[in-house]
Amino acid sequence: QRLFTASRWYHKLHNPHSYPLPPSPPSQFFFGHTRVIPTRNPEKYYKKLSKKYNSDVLYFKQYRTPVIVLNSVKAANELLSKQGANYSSRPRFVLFEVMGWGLTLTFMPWSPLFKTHRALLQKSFTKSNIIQYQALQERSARRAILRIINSPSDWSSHLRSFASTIVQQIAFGVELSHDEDARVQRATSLANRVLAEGGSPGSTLIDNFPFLAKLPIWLVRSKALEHARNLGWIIRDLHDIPFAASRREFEAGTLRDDCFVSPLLEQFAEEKKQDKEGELSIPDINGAAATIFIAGFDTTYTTLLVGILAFLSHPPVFHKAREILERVIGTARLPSLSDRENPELRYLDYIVDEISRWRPLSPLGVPHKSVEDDVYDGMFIPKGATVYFNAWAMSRDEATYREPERFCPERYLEKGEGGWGEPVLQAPFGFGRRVCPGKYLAQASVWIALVTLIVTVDISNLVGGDGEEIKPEVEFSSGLSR
Ligand code: HEM
Repeated sequence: QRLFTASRWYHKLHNPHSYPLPPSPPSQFFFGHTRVIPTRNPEKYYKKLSKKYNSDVLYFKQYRTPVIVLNSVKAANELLSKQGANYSSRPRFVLFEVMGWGLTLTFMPWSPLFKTHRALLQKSFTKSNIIQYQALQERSARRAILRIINSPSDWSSHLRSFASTIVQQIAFGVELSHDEDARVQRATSLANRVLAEGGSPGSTLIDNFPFLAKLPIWLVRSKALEHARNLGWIIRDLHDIPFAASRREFEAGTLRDDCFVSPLLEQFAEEKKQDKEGELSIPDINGAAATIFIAGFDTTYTTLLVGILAFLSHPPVFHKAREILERVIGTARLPSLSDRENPELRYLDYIVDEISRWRPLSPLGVPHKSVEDDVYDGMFIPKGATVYFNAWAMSRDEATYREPERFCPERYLEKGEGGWGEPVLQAPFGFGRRVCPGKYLAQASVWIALVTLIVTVDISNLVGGDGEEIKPEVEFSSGLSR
């Protein structure tokens, strides 16, 4: 308690106008709030506390690091979007470094290298640039659904391979050999364990005391570190196997020139020929392509799983979607991504939006970091704070979303059209200069996969021997993504 008080005094000295810190619960000596914040579903705890203190901004201390949690869209927009220059860095993610992530945009602090990687990814996935991938998305969706029809019990692995094929092709542009493909498939099937079971990113003991990452497990006794060391091979395989194949095909002159790495390898080779040091090294190109692959496949796949769960728990939504599709498109052909432009099919887009609101994949997002001291709404936000946005609290804001637990795509329809006129929630894709660059691609993939499923297969719970439906038991993990 005394140390915590001392830290408040420290902030007071650095806080010329003596603004108070945002409200926070009592903390402990040395640990700060580390042992106060639950490791499972901290987003729910933050939401409750936000209500208790009647403040959408909360303050915590994780060991020595100040932590700010933004619980409303308004606060996240005011800070992360409008003050983007101050809130676009990232804390250090030591555990992810242990796993061997390469030069990955998602975890890069604000720097010239970040700007280069961000510009590269942002321009690759604009609304207009992703049109070129529509044929790949449609083909992959139809192939996945055919596989589901042929082996329905493996439906989830077919959806996973749908999601991974798209981003693997876009990033690396290669068909892998049988052996390489088997290794990548194995890594993708286990990747969720790495992404979902690591706890809130940047918040573990190891993230707060990086030197511990170098010590033996028997000394540190950290499950998170053990997990990062044991499962790091998954991340490394996802980086290295497809990139090695791209380079091999590039050397042989057979690499497709419409994939992400092709122009970059071309530029690198050109600069090397001229003995020039270019902007991007080989590890940069490898890291950027792997970022697309890894950030893209698990998120898209998990969104599809949540969509299936929503259909199982809200069957009228599934039936309404099929009825609309049959009325608007008919049954003589399969839907295509150009149908998305038809305003009569807006309900299908709202299903995709509602999936992200109903179960935000990263309930606390990927944390940002403040670069300078700031003041918001009369509260002091210290420099160097880890800033989480609580997408889960935003999705459950009852002033904005009526019956938030209900999966209800109609909520976004205008009131005049029989809807509730509620706004689509942007938070599941983040804020400001770190907002997800893959959002449009992901939504298009989810749309085509679900719409193709809706018109071709029935989705319902298994029926037990007693004639009753067996409801699936669903549990979400607490990590970078679910
Ligand atoms: C439904 C699927 C997806 C969801 C819910 C999602 C969500 C997110 C979130 C919450 C962030 C952090 C934003 C922030 O810090 O403010 C993020 C960042 C990112 N996403 Fe996505 N994402 C999805 C799909 C994709 C896809 C398909 C790609 C690749 C094409 C992608 C690439 C990235 C990258 C590279 C970043 C890091 C951006 C940065 O740090 O500057 N994401 N995503």
